[in-house]
Amino acid sequence: MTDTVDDVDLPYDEEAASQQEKIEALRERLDVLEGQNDEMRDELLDANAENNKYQQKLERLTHENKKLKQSPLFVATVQELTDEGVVIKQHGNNQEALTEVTDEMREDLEPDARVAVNNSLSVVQRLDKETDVRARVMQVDHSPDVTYEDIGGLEAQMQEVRETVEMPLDRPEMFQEVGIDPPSGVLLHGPPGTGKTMLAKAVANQTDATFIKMAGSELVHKFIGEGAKLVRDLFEVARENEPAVLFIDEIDAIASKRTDSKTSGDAEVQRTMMQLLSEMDGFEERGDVRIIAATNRFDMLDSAILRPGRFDRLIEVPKPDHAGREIIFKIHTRNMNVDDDVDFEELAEMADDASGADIKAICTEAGMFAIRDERTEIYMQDFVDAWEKITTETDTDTASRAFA
Ligand SMILES: Nc1ncnc2c1ncn2[C@@H]1O[C@H](COP(=O)(O)OP(=O)(O)OP(=O)(O)O)[C@@H](O)[C@H]1O
Repeated sequence: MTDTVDDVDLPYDEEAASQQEKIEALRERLDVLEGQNDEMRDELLDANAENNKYQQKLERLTHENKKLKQSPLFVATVQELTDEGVVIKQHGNNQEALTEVTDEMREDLEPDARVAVNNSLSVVQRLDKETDVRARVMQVDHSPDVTYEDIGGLEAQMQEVRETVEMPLDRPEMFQEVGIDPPSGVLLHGPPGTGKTMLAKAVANQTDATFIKMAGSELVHKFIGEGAKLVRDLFEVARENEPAVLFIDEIDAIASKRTDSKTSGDAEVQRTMMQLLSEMDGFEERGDVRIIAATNRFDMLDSAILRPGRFDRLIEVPKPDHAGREIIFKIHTRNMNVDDDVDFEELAEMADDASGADIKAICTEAGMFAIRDERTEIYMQDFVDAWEKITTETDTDTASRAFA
């Protein structure tokens, strides 16, 4: 009979024991790793689920966004929050409607809140309060501090603005006696920073009128009726503050030539412009309100705005010529401690093609150079350095010309 392996009394094998220990250790390690693997798999599953949720949300939002871009939005006021949904009242037609909103949206709403609703009367977004919008877009200045002496190089333009805006406010009887209507609106056009706003402010100052400014771009809203309502408000505020100079900057934003596109946004811009025209046509009720508009894009304007009785006085406000630049340098250095070596004629020559706003910036920057140098007096070289700094910073035509 042969011995079985079990029966054999084998000598203690150290190598085999250590192998066994290694296997145990590896098994334990494997267990740990498997545990970690399970945990990580769970985490991965969770992350995937989360990712899916976000993906779905993204798709929903993208879809909603697309829908929003397509459908026009109307403004409504929340009347009541009920268990069935939210009762809203549409502006314009005053119709009430019950609409459902998401829980998130509901939390954001309360009675009297202004909301934008789409065609199917779903609440799309909560809007700022009307008064907040007005405060943001309308600048009312009861005593602007710009005077005619602060404006350089625009004598002819100043003269024309005075005749057309100041005279009807100061001496309305002259127009009555002569039997003509004063010009309705004045349109200032020219490059940026040439003094258009200053002219409007100076005329308001001179006539003790309230200066009311609004930018055309602020009137362009994506909500139906918002722009037109703001135009009505604008004229109302002006009438409440008579005499007033109403300054509409960037008028091209609402009075550009009609384009062929038929998007709801364009239609809304058109409505805003129609409202502006109708306010201007209602001349009788406008009383002591003079209207000045400004644009850098005269070529873009719709001819409807330039018809007689509207903005029929067109005043070009160009960049200053050599003499104008010299005067503007003198104006902006009036309160500066400039050295005798500063040659204004030479500065005007140097700052070829600069606007009034550029010149103001050069003067401030020259002052900064002196301060950096711990000086209280400003030298000619400071102006030269300032001009160089400004032209290199603003990578414009001006810059390329200066270094040509
Ligand atoms: N003719 C000027 N005389 C003196 N300062 C000027 C003149 N033009 C511009 N400035 C300076 O530039 C600043 C900006 O000018 P203003 O706002 O009147 O320009 P604008 O023509 O209305 O510009 P925009 O078209 O960009 O609104 C003024 O506050 C003033 O410091």
